[in-house]
Amino acid sequence: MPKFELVACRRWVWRQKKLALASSFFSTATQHKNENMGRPALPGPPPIRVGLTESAGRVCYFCLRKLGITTSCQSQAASFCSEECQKQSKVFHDVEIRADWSAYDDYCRSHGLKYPLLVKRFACMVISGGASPDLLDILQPASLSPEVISLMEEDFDLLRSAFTVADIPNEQVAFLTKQWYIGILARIRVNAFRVEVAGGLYEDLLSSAAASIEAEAALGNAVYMLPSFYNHDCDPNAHIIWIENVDARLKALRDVDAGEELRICYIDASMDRDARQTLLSQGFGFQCSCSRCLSGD
Ligand SMILES: C[S@@+](CC[C@H](N)C(=O)[O-])C[C@H]1O[C@@H](n2cnc3c(N)ncnc32)[C@H](O)[C@@H]1O
Repeated sequence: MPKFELVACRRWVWRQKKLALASSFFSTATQHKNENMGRPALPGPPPIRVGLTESAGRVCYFCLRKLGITTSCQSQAASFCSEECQKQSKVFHDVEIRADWSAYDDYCRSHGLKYPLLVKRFACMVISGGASPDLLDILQPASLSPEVISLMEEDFDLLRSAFTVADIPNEQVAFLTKQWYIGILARIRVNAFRVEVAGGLYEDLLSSAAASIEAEAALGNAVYMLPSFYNHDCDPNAHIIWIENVDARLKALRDVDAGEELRICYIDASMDRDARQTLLSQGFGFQCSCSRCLSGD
């Protein structure tokens, strides 16, 4: 039997007015045992070992661009594709490296949480003076049930105590109240995009979009201020794609009339109406009223 090894890592990226986080990758290594049960070995193909190469899966800590073996700059366990990215990451990274994130990151990983890591990055930006605590207030928040809110208490406490233990002065973390934390998570939850950096031709990307959603192929998540205003439609006229990093492009899926609203699809549109409604309600906190849903399709 082949043996599979799973290796995963997450990295977080913040960018001016947009925040992106998380890359994950896995590799498989195959080990073939002699399964010929004492019979003479048959000539076969040469053995192939599939494993992690030095560059595989490594992405820039700032822009999520895939890293080559030689092109990266290294800084405090983070790799960057360029000096420019390293410089731009200072807005969160200089604060981030002052604290020990093991408890917070472990908690998020073990509970399958990705958005609190965006809040961490945002909090570091605010502490460093690179963002205002109310930067995301313009975005629409998801409505959260009391049960969901109570689940946020533990990660909030861990975030707060990481800054306290790191001796970040009280006045610099005064913004970091439970209410602020919950408000940011409520906004990130409904406005974050999955960054799916795909190889291949620009024209091929749309056809692979649904497949990558199904395969959970997201490289990370990001909040983009203006694109956060795109409403959802189960029969969208536009789609957001990423070619090689967190810089996104909007692609029209059909002719768009002057004055027609650009709408994207937040989920896999191939699901039936009930499944779409459930996902949008539970994941994003709204009942979809697009014309496809209203028609019962
Ligand atoms: C990412 S925001 C989109 C921009 C938002 N309409 C605004 O004004 O900021 C997502 C929110 O817009 C609303 N929304 C988007 N698409 C919708 C749809 N198809 N049906 C109902 N509400 C929708 C929901 O309130 C949802 O939580």
